[in-house]
Amino acid sequence: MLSAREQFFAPSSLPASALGLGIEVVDQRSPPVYSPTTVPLTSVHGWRNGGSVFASAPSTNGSEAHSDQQQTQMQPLVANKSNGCTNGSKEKNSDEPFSNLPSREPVDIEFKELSLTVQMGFGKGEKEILHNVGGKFPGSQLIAIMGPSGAGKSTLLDALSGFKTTGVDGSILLNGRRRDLPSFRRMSCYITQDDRLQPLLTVNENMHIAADLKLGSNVSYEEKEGRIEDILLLLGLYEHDQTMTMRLSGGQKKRLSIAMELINNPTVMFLDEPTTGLDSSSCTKVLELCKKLAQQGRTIICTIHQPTAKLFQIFDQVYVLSSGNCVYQGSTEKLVPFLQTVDLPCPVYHNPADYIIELACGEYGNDKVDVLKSAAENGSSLAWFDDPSSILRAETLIRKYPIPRKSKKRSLEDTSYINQLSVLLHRGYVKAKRDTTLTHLRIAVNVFVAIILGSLYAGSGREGSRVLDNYNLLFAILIHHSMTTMMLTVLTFPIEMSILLKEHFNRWYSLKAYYTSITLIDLPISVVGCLLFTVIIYLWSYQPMEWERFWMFFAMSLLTVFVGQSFGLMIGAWFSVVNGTFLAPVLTIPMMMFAGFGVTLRDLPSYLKWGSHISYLRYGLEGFVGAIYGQGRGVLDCNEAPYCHYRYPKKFLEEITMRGDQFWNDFMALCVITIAFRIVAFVVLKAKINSVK
Ligand SMILES: Nc1ncnc2c1ncn2[C@@H]1O[C@H](COP(=O)(O)OP(=O)(O)OP(=O)(O)O)[C@@H](O)[C@H]1O
Repeated sequence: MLSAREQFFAPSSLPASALGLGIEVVDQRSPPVYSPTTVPLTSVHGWRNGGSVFASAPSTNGSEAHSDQQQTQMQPLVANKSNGCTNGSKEKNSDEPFSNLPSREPVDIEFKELSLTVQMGFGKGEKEILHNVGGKFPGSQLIAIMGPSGAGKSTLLDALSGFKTTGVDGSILLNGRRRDLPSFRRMSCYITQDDRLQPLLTVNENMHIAADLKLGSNVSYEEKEGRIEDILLLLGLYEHDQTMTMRLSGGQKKRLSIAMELINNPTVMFLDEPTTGLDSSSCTKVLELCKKLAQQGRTIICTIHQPTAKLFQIFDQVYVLSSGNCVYQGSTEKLVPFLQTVDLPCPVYHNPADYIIELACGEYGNDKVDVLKSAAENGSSLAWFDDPSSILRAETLIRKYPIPRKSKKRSLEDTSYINQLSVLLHRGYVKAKRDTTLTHLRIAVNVFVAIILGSLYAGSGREGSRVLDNYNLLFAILIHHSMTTMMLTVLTFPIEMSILLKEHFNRWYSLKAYYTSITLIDLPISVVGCLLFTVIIYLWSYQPMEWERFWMFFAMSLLTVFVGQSFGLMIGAWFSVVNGTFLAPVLTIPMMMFAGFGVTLRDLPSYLKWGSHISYLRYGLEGFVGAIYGQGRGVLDCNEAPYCHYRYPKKFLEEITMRGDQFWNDFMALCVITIAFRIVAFVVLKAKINSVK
């Protein structure tokens, strides 16, 4: 028996067997859903046609009884619909799949003489990856960019989506007009091959974050909830809305990636290898979903390696690349006749998709590739489209579609900086609560190290005969604070970076908002971790029981944490995990050498004195020493040994050539270094984002 949802979405002509996990098989005979009466994106009724809001709580047992219950719940709403709550067109669409996503004006993408050149590195010259290819991707179609590995599929997708702009030559037209990249980016989205999702958030939370970032506070909570519900139902994810993203299957993750981008209803969707890593049934579901979205007026362009005959059929059009040249462009059905015309007939029982890839690989000789390239006119020929006469030329398209209104907004993001920041802070808070490494482990490590050091150096703070021990303890604390946070950031930030690149490109938020959020969200964790550590170690090692010194000690610890973290951010943003893990400790070693610990600042060779001015560990150590032995500290106890060399703290300070009254200078120096590192890390991040282009 079909569930209420399945019944609701199933077109009347569709056999029950064609349904799977909430994604319906397309009825190829049904007319396209796209209607020119575009429903405004901001209209609650426009988005939710009333039909899909029947969804009840996620199914837990999937029993028939439950389905019956759903059906009963659905009835009043369906009745509501006919009571005149929705307009006629919505009623007309109510039993068509995806009708509750507002339709959009289709966008024809055309590119001419497109080439893309990359720099190979210093002194190695450049390499042309795409060689003057042309092509036309009409609106409302699902288009596959196919080709052997290394043919340039992803590169073409990057160039068309605007993900890559450096080294791109040629023209890209949208509905006949030259592409205006900011406007294009406002109407398109890019779904990467690897699912860059927040693993610690549930499906529902991820969707809400996407909705809050893309729709802002002008759209009511109810409307956002409605859109989310509808999209999740349509993509077969409703039953998993409380599942943590990291626990989703590959196909579900892919669908969630699509769902999150559908929130603001893009007209053009680029998907890089959406079927990679999925089993055949999930591949079919994902592509059928794409097909439906295309039928609503969206232009959906996917790269795909080598589709099976079944998957190949789903596409409306294919664009085949071979070493950066186009060897076929046209409908899937016309591929076989095309091969026949160029005297390369597809063998019987051979999947045409496999055969064209074999040809493109040069398996039958490179001369065949040239034959195909010239027959396809390197992508300029429209002869193999389904109905070439219906393909509108640029001039017609210009006349048909008015000049798009130019947005007055300078920023690409849909919502304000304040909204982005508050949503990102909320997301960061939820992640931090669940993150066992960055939060729980970090606090646990602080407590653990404090206990170890405390038991090693118990009582060393008040004893004159153990001043050197205490000095070692201060240095160990300094290294703990700077290294743990630095390495944690170096190891975890590159993962965040890949999510940042995708979300930032899809205009979820600005880099400024992201950066401010990661700076602020970490503050409470750093403060709590540091405070716990300081309380344990300060008391256990019997440092002077004066509030002023305690807070000075805590301030130094916290600043060292901030510097270490900012340094880690700089390295993490610049380098990969492997390089960063190697470089971060290596770069810390000179900082230690110049800290004045092993070699006192007096004994540093004059030509290396500059090092002590840039070493943040020097300011940290001097600050700790100032907090504990400076500020006119009196005579130390001498209970554990008959002779106390450093009974008078002044003597110790003289010997290590540190002055006890430098605390505020050190404090200021660490503040300046933290800010400087943060600014550099921001600039590096910005450069990194730009370098991807
Ligand atoms: N930045 C770059 N520097 C040098 N070569 C590059 C660069 N980017 C891409 N290439 C090369 O361009 C060619 C096309 O790469 P692209 O990633 O577009 O191929 P693809 O068809 O998507 O391959 P696959 O299916 O294996 O992902 C490859 O030979 C690749 O090595």
